[in-house]
Amino acid sequence: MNFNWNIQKTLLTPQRSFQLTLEYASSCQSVAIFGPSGAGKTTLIKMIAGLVTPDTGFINIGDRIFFDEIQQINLKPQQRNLAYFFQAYSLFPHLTVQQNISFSLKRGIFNPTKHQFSKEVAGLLERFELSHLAHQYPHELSGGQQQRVALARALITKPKLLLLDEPFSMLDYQLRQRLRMEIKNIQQQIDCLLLIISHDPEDIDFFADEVLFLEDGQLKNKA
Ligand SMILES: Nc1ncnc2c1ncn2[C@@H]1O[C@H](COP(=O)(O)OP(=O)(O)OP(=O)(O)O)[C@@H](O)[C@H]1O
Repeated sequence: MNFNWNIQKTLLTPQRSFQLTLEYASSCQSVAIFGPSGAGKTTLIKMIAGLVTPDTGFINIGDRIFFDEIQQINLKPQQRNLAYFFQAYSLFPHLTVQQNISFSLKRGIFNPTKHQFSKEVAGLLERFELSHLAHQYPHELSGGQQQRVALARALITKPKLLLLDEPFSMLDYQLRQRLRMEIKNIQQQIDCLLLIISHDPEDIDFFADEVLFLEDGQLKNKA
């Protein structure tokens, strides 16, 4: 199974509690999740990313156990070999576009220098139509350009799982279409699984082998 989880989580605030009960197993490569606002989509993706810990259950992705309450396994986000691209992405303001994308390659050692160019970074800059902006800083970019830099940064590490939460929300129609194609090509090249949350039916049609509908913390149906 590529995707296999059975998890429960209760989110508590002083005013109310929200309960998620989620079960899914599939051998497909790409899954899309859609559902109304507040249904629990982002919480599910955060549990897969390791940013929120389920109360009970297990999460297996590919051939790896990410979380298992009984076996007391809970891999740290950085051990999960995934890239998580979400709505409130943030670029490093003091690094150029090229340095932002290279950053994860050099994690923990030094920031890449301004003129250090790897072949992979150059390739991603080109694919995401950012080559001409390589030496600009985030505050010099439009929202859509920043979004593309964040996507390139997510893919540079060749993750085994790509989590996309409304990835194209700031892009115009033409650019959305081109970037979908680029992401799909990269996905095939690096052979990674993909899970996407989107309200855009075109994203779902384009990417998903299977579609999950999430409502009020429950996976309601499967198409
Ligand atoms: N840290 C938290 N503590 C308590 N409740 C939370 C917490 N995070 C989210 N919730 C609640 O859990 C529910 C699910 O939130 P979540 O962000 O997963 O929904 P969503 O489906 O991603 O929504 P949207 O499409 O609007 O982004 C919401 O009712 C939200 O208020």
